[in-house]
Amino acid sequence: MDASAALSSTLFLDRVGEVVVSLNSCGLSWNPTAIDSDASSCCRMAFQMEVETEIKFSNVYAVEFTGLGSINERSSSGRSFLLNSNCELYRFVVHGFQKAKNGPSPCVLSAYTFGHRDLQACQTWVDQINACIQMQVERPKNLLVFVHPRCGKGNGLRTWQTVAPMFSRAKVMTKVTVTRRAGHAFDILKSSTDRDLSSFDGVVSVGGDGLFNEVLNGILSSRHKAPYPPDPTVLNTPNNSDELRHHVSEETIYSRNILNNDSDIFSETSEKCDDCEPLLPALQSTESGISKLITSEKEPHCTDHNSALIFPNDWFRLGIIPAGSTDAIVISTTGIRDPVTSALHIILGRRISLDVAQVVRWKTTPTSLDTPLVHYAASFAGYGFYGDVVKESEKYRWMGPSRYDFTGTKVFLEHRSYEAEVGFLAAKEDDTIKGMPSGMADACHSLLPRRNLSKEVCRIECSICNGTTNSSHIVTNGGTSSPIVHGEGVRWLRSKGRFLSVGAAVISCRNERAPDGLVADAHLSDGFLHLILVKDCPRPFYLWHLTKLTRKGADPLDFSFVEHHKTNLFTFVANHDGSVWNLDGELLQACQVTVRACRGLVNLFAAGPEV
Ligand SMILES: Nc1ncnc2c1ncn2[C@@H]1O[C@H](COP(=O)(O)OP(=O)(O)OP(=O)(O)O)[C@@H](O)[C@H]1O
Repeated sequence: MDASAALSSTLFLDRVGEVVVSLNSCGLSWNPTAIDSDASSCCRMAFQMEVETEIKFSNVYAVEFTGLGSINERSSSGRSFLLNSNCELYRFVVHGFQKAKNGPSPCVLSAYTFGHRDLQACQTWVDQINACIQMQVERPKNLLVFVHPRCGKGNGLRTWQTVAPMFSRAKVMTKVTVTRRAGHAFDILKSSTDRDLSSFDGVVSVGGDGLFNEVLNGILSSRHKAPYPPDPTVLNTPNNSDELRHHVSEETIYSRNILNNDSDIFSETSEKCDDCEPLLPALQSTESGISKLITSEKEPHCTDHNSALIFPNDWFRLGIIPAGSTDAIVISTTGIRDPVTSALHIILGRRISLDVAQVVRWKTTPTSLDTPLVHYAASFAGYGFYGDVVKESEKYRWMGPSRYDFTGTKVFLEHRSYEAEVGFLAAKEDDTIKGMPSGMADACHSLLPRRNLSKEVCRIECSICNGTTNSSHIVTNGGTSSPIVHGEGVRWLRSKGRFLSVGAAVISCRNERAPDGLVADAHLSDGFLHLILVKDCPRPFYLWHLTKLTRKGADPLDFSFVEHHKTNLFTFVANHDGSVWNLDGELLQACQVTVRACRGLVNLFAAGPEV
């Protein structure tokens, strides 16, 4: 039978009574037979106001046959629901959800139990509804699930037990691993063969941002086939064309394409001004690489479950069911921190693409001889204050999530700043570029708020992330997607000095403490990082900046001691190992890194932020 063919018959609806149920391509609707035949339109309206009378298939996540049992009827006289339980019928349950139309709100589960005397009739309804919901092909069938039992307040397992029945009802198979230690999920994913992983439609983490970061790294570490971006010495050293030639990779070619759009390539923002022009001729010598790059753009992503699993990948998605201390990734990608809502996004097969920051560590300490190490971050990469808070908080894990308040205060009072040099590609017209190094000689008045920018916030079906507004990208070989600014021109800028923190937000990083996040107008998939440089400043001003983070509508970046740059590539060099990097809450000791945005590198089971 055609799945979308209309079907109509008389059934019993639990707590209502006999109803005429109709099915069409959009969903199910029903009306009581009593009201249909003899009630006034007034009576019908009253009924419709009291009782739901339809559900769309997009709001149905499962249908289940539940066998013989009783169905309760509604009192024929009163408006209240009297449960006159009585007859035994064959029953099926349509599981759906309801959601407030506006604003971020959790999904509330609903269930409609229908009954019929005839088993076959009941089975036909179940098959028909199932066929309709299966037509939504993006729904996953098989998922790998990692549960962090000790995340947040130790609720990881309970959170999974709350939502697990939803997956069974929806006939989504789950292979569940309860992690036994940090790194457990990473090890499993990294050592899994592509063939093993390809038998799943995605990986779900039940935990906080830290577990998700582990999953992300476990999946990407051997499957994101991209050459390293250039190291800081290459990008920051002028007149160094030989070195540049040596280091040129497909990824730097994309930089060349950016640079070719503008003759005014590099400008200097620090106290010292160098002429960096030799980068251009060096990169021009790589024509063969470019053609390879452009060819690979047309190659399809992996959709065959038996072939190599490479990223970006249209079909394989990651999911998060929030149970952690902060859950910034879930809040920034769905607008709400609710395990049931996130489980529904996964079951219904929602999809958004997500930028990922690739962090290459060149040096752990100034004197170490390292081989480059690659890490990935989905939400944030930060040094200084952000690294120190996480490092310190490890000692107070027993305090639970409140350890961040305690260590945040402690680190704030210590007021440590770090000498460093940051270099970055910046869009020429980027009006967020501000606060160029003014040094500590700044008069106090220049520390005051000074910008008034209109912000285009990322939402569901965001035109910027979908590429219909303002931004575009090219795909490099190996299926690597990289951001690029077309036609706008880009400069290589540098900022050198003492920083309280250096941070790069991939997404807004909204959380319950910071309702607008660190960067309210960051987008999930525009190919940019928001580089936030907080220069050394008097403690009260830093406190003012931190306080603004906690207030909705306040702009925490609106200070002259805060530089905010939209970029897709930056480098960081410190000649000390005073602080550490914080990548999605995970620690990385590094004094030399290159960080770049990989546009849409992974897909997430989510619909985008409701704000
Ligand atoms: N079973 C486990 N025991 C201890 N640590 C684990 C376990 N499973 C995962 N981890 C690690 O715990 C860290 C924190 O995980 P997660 O972010 O999910 O929870 P959280 O409560 O939000 O913690 P945090 O706020 O510190 O990030 C991560 O580094 C993760 O790798």
